[in-house]
Amino acid sequence: NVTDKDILQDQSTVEDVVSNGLGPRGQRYSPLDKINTNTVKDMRPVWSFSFGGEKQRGQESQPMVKDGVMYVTASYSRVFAVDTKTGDELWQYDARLPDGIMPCCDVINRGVALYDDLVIFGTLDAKLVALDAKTGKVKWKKTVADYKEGYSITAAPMIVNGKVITGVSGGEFGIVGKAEAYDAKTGKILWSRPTVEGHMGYIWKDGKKVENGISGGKPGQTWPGDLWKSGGAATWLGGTYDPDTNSVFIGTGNPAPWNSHMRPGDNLFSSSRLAIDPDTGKIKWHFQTTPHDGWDYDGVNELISFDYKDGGKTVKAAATADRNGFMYVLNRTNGDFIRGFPFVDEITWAKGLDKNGRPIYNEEMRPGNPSASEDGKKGSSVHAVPAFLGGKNWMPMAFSQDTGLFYVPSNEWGMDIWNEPTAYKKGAAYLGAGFTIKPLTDDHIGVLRAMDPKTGKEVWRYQNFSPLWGGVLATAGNLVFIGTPEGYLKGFDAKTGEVKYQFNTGSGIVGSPITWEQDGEQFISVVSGWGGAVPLWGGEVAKRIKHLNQGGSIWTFKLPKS
Ligand SMILES: O=C(O)c1cc(C(=O)O)c2c(n1)C(=O)C(=O)c1cc(C(=O)O)[nH]c1-2
Ligand SMILES: [Ca+2]
Repeated sequence: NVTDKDILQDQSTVEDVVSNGLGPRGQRYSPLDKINTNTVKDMRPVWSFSFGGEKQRGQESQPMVKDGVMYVTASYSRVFAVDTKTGDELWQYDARLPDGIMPCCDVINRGVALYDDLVIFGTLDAKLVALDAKTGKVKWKKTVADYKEGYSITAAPMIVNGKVITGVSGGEFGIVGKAEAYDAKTGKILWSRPTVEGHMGYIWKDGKKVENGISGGKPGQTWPGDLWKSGGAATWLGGTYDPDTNSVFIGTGNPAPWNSHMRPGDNLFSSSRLAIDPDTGKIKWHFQTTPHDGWDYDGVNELISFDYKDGGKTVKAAATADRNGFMYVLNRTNGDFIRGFPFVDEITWAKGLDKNGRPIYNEEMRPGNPSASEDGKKGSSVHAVPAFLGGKNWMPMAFSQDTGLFYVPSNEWGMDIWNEPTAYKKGAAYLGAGFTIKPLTDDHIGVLRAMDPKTGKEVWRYQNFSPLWGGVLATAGNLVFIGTPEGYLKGFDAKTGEVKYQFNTGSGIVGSPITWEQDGEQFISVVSGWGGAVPLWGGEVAKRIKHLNQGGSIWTFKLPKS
């Protein structure tokens, strides 16, 4: 059974992985070092497990491991329990999804949460489902939001002090983003916090729903007219938790619609990081990376807590690498901007950041207003960099406690983007924009970067032909692992970037690797199965990599017994 303490200590208790991010802060760093720069060359796969069937779509899951069982999600809201030693299936759960689900970006899922004897995950029809960890039978099920309005859940839920906290997807359909907390054991709702200014939050006291303050104070401050009522800001990547400040950090996606001329103002709390009190759902502070977003630069990217020394003083910081191409280091106690810097080679939509971390816009890079065009149907097109799929998208970076560096999976691409008129209609796409993503070079799009959060300097890079779309793992073995769409699990020297290992898993990797120890041996697992947003939305990039094959399997590796 998984306890709150297990989750809080997940990073140091190497025999299991019971949180998404290998620890609540999401550092994706393991103190294990048996697999290291000297030994990794001998690492071998020990088993592979197929998710089977016709459902081979994008596999973005991070597996969890507890007491010799691996819990992993697969496309179409499926969960598998697998024996960590043999790869034998123990049980499988298939959510019966209705025909009308509307995920924007493939039928993916990013993983489960574990609590007590439960395996909890979110579905593409926007439900939370808790399964019995032993049998896979449903223990409780809750509807978080109405999928017919365009809501879905793709993120892994998180557990904080017995509560399961989830976000929602649907920013491309004009939903209203929110974070919600449920009692992990019973599924009873505890609080609901909308992430668009003007919407009421709620808390449930003794089963009674009580108003808990309007997000942002009141409607209409940073949105014109009624646009806040369908304002997007989906919390589609879930969050991280920092026990030091008792804050849940959740990012929010694009404001809806994409056509920014329809919504003059900053459009809070879209494209922001929010620090939320896990006990009440109150927003303690917010930091908006792209105010008045006009490029779909969703700011959902994970905010990772870390400490560093500045002239003998410990700084309680947190870092995030945004879809908009800038990386930010914030003071995690209050959200103050410490520093920011580009982590991609080219950014055209902004000239830089001001002293508060607000972008200095290149106004000619904002796609034009269709109302100002001759026929009112299409605004002027611009070539903006990064593309809307981001300098970095959902795929989580890692922080090494040994090197003090962040390992950022990033992509170099641009887009032609223009605006079109649109109006909100329940359950229909609400973009008001057209776009084509284009590569910037012939030989690479993906770049894994080692970034120094104190200086903003890139320490090393690895360039990949295809866009990188999977998460990163850093270990005390001086190794950094990432999977590629070409199918490789690759291991790098954390200090130099030298490739130390590679193995082709047979389909593109868009999942996040984990490591754990069992009977004194170190294991590494990663899910393989190409998909996600790139083949669907990638324009000319999608064409360039259309030869990549789909799949759906887990691969597990270890060193030979000497
Ligand atoms: O605004 C949203 O609600 C929303 C949700 C999701 C999602 O749930 O995966 C993505 C996006 N936006 C998005 O903009 C995006 O680029 C994206 C990529 C992916 C993916 O898993 O490959 N999901 C999403
Ligand atoms: Ca989005």
